[in-house]
Amino acid sequence: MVEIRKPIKVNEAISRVFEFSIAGEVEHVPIEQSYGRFLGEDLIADHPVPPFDRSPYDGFAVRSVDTVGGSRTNPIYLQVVGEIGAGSVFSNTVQENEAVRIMTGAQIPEGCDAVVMLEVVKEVWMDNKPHIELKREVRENDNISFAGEDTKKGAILTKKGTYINPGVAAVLATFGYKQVPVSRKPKVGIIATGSELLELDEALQPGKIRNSNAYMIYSQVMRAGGEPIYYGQFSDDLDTCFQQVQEAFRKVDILITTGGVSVGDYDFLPAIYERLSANVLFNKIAMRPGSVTTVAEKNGKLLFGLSGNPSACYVGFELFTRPIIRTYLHAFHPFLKKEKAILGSDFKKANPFDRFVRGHLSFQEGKLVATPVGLDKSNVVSSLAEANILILLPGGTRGYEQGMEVAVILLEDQEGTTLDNFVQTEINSRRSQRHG
Ligand SMILES: Nc1nc2c(c(=O)[nH]1)N[C@H]1C(S)=C(S)[C@@H](COP(=O)(O)OP(=O)(O)OC[C@H]3O[C@@H](n4cnc5c(N)ncnc54)[C@H](O)[C@@H]3O)O[C@H]1N2
Ligand code: MOO
Ligand SMILES: [Mg+2]
Repeated sequence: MVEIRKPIKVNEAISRVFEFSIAGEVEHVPIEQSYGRFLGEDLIADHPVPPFDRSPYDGFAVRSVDTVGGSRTNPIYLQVVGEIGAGSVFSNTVQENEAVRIMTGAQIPEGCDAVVMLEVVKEVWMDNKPHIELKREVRENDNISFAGEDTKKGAILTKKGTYINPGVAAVLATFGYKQVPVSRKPKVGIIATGSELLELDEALQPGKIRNSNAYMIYSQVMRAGGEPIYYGQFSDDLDTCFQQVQEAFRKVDILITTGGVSVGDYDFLPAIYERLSANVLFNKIAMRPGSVTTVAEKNGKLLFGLSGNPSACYVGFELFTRPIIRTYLHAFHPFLKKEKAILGSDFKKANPFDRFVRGHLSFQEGKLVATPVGLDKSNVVSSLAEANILILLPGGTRGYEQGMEVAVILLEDQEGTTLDNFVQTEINSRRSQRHG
């Protein structure tokens, strides 16, 4: 008799998996390789930025007191006693009625308290010495970029767990991080199972298909921030698959298998979990696609048994595996961000299970519009290429109509959200359906 599996709610499944989330260690990488990584420590300013008062313009550094009374009819003359470009420092103290020619970025000379731009002075020679003629008063602190105006010493610049984008790289460089502390990427093993699977460079044969899931998951692991390790594809043979899974599981932080997880004659993952003495957290979820998604745990390490059906595999990864990878990376928002959008076309098929429909999000007249893409079947692969969202259609007895408000999960977003927010949005969306 075939095993009758009892489906659990999506949120319950997420919570069960999340109980086994762990955060990884920190390592150092050269700053050039830090893009897309997650910061491993809080970044605290050990000096102010800028580190000294400096000129924001090409001009002359002056003492404002010397300019008092300056006007069109009463020009002020200051002797130019030096010249500094960015990177140079004027070594003397500027005295009464003196000025220093200064370029953008150069440190304000001692004694000066303002800068006048090149364009507003006239350079003249008096007594065989260079002078400037100034026909206005200058106020104290005019045109000075002050030490610490960008960042105060001791300020927290960026928190541990921040995604390193080009702006974060600029801040890291400002504070001298040639080597950057980052969260170590979890090693995520990938195993594809199925006697029907061809290698990518093999010609099609009767009854066989190419293995797309392994490469899809490989990219998903990278997008999530993990380090994918592909162990290959294996025919549906219990002993071979068991050996491969057992061996790979020892070497990785997280293991993903695809296929062989349902109730078929050649679906060997359930037997493999048993042989491994792994604790199966669930093997049926009230969702479509991906209802067969199974997650098991052994000594706190997670094994994701994703479906063989491409779209089911994809959704299972994004809902369950991604947050585990992001948590490992210390990301404070490990879940994909959810937003509200307007459904762009009817989706009439009712289903008791929650649906995660591949969709495309676009802006239309200032509104977010979520439109289902391609054929909505779990064995479909082509719609995945177009999808940048999953449209969450809570299970029920009715279909959905164009114009209804729906929750969407943003697949390419980096900001993410927390477990609480992720789960909450779904509940809200359920309510609006019931009353709507
Ligand atoms: N009697 C039942 N049959 C099925 C049930 C069920 O509840 N009772 N569930 C169905 C659902 S839902 C899904 S989803 C699939 C899940 O199947 P498995 O996870 O066991 O995966 P396989 O049987 O190995 O393969 C399913 C399908 O996917 C293709 N596949 C597999 N691996 C790959 C790959 N690496 N790249 C591309 N495509 C792949 C495979 O050829 C099959 O067509 O079970 C239903 N059946
Ligand atoms: O696990 Mo299946 O994807 O619901 O068709
Ligand atoms: Mg199967």
